[in-house]
Amino acid sequence: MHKIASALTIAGTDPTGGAGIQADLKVFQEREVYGMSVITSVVAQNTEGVQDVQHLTVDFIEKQLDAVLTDIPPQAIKTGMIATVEMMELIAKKLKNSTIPYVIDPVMVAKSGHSLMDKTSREVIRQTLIPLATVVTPNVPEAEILVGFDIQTNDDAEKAAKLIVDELGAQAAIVKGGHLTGEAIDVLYDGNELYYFQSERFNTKHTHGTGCTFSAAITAELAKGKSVKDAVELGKAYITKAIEYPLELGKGNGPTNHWGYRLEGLPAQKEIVDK
Ligand SMILES: Nc1ncnc2c1ncn2[C@@H]1O[C@H](COP(=O)(O)OP(=O)(O)O)[C@@H](O)[C@H]1O
Ligand SMILES: Cc1ncc(COP(=O)(O)OP(=O)(O)O)c(N)n1
Repeated sequence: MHKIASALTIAGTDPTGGAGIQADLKVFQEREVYGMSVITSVVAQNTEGVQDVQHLTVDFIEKQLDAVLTDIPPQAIKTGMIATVEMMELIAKKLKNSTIPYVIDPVMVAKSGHSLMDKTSREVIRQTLIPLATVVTPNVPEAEILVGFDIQTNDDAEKAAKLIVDELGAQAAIVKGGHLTGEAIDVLYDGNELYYFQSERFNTKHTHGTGCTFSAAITAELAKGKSVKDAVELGKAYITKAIEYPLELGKGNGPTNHWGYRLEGLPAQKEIVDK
């Protein structure tokens, strides 16, 4: 029998496949975990932006969650677009006593500028979901909303990551540097140590879904039993290659390339090959 770890994404959709549930499932498949999904909102969007959003009812989201959790319990869970307070409260209720590693990508605004989380929910996520997180993966604008101060330097990112852990109660936080300038540096704090994950910044407009791809890759590695630090290291390698080798799809900001890493491998795979 073939044994495989499973991972669950709870998020919104992207019919062009670059972000949200569709991107997450592609990552899970690529990283060899069995992917499952619970849809929160159906989003009409493409590489040019978000055209419209329809939220599913909390009752129906609960039915989807129960269908998965009572049948195939995942080894890791991630949440992406959780737009309303009621959705957050439901997920908090379901995950409150869980020991399953839980990654929060606190999706608030798409790069096109369209809001994917209502204003009240931005406050409520701090109290309901963040304290349950194994790791939170905000970009700079999201981290600024969570911590309440501007982030312009790596020192600011360190302070933000520490505050999300020490004061908001997450086990770990990684503040992503995609929205800053210079090298693409992400700062992880795991409650004990600070770690920097650094790559060249590629001059490309094809960055739609980078946050979804990165957090899904971290989730996949946690599902396989990796530590947060190792999962982030592999996730960073995966997203870096996904940006470095763009697919050039769409009229706007195109999606990431889920086969990019196959061209050079990820760190752990390189080690295996070297041996
Ligand atoms: N142009 C780029 N070149 C290299 N890495 C990038 C680039 N843009 C974003 N990244 C990386 O992609 C990941 C996602 O970051 P970011 O784009 O900030 O997230 P989000 O999609 O949530 O805004 C991070 O690891 C970040 O450092
Ligand atoms: C359904 C859905 N979820 C999340 C996002 C935002 O994705 P992200 O990875 O932050 O990338 P951008 O879309 O902001 O480029 C989304 N667009 N849709």
